[in-house]
Amino acid sequence: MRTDDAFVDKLTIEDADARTRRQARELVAGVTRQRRWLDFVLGEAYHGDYDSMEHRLQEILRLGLYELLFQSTPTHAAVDEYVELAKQALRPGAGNLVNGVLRTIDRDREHIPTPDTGDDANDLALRYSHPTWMVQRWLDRFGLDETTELLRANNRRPMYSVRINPLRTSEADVAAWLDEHDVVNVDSPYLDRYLRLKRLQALIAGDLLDDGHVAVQDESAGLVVQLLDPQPGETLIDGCAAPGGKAMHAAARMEGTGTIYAVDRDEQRLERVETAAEAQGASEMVEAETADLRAWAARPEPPQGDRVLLDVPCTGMGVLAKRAGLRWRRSMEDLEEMAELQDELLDAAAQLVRPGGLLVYSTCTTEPEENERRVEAFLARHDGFAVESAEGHVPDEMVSDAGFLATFPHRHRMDGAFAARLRRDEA
Ligand SMILES: C[S@@+](CC[C@H](N)C(=O)[O-])C[C@H]1O[C@@H](n2cnc3c(N)ncnc32)[C@H](O)[C@@H]1O
Repeated sequence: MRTDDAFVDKLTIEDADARTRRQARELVAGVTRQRRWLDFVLGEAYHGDYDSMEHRLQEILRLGLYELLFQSTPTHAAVDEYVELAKQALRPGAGNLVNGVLRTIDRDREHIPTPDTGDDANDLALRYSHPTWMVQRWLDRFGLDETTELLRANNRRPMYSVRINPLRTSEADVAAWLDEHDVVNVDSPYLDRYLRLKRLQALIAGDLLDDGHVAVQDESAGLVVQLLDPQPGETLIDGCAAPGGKAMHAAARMEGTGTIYAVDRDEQRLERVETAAEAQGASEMVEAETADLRAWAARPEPPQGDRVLLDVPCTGMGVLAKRAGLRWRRSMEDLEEMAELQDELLDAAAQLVRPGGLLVYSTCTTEPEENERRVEAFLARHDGFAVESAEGHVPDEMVSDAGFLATFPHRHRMDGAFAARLRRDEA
């Protein structure tokens, strides 16, 4: 059993019904997220050297323990299932070992040991299943209580939000459809025409997504577009556009009029922008261009946008709840590497803003090196731009002291994201 994001996304079980597939996906995502905590508990319960245990046996133990600790699976069902799996996939002795370890933990589940390594960051990282370096950064920045809340938020099963697309349907029609199909939902407290849902299955089965009536989009992404505030008839340049979530939202806010240049260097991902534009009734507005933005902006006389959106590649440290395996793939070095590309993309985007126009720089990370530091460095290189506050565009509680949009999973129950409004001088 592989527990990485690509596998979670692609998981399909032939002949399994949708419910079984969903449960399997949730199980794999949960085990991936909780891996470090599960390994700690298993390591404490196992009498041998857990770290040198064969990989497949570790995976079976993790799955069984996850079901015991995080799902309401009755003990006998969870244990029997994984004992059987170990016997069939490995050998009879492996089944006995799984039985012994899982039952030992279950018998004493009120007294599962607390990590006590003498290092606060490491203890928290073990308990809430994150890399220690990440936790250390957040401890230094937020303190113990807030860091604990953030870690918990990163481990929650993500909620979904969808944007109702006014180019295709109305809020009343979507509400009536959801009512008719018993889909539990609540309005977003932060954005118009946004709904929060626990599951998307009904919308997928009912073709609401494929037909472009609604689009899945985290509220933090919706707030970035609200901050961009594109107007009907304008020219918008989206410099890192694929797969097009924000561009499509912008198209809806532009009421289907104006031009959106959707640039991305990844041809396949850019095709998804075209498909989305077709489905969502925005294809007339969208000019999709496969290109590296740095080269695209360096051409003689590139287009000039009233607004330019630069939603850069980043470490994704604001979306750890949704991307279960990401925390294990990131390192401190990524922050530096990303910063270099982010600066180059910002310089390119600056070439594309008309005098008096607006550049919005956005990320889905909570980390200052990719956010505030990049804006500060940009302003030091470009004295023709100034920060315009996010106040009045997004809820006050999400506006940082420096006037940026900054959302956090534990504070706002949405992805962590950042965005800055940078106004180019008129002259
Ligand atoms: C965070 S994603 C953009 C998400 C998109 N704005 C949306 O809302 O759906 C970043 C995108 O930047 C693109 N990208 C990375 N380097 C680029 C470059 N040098 N020029 C253009 N696009 C680039 C990636 O292919 C990726 O699709």
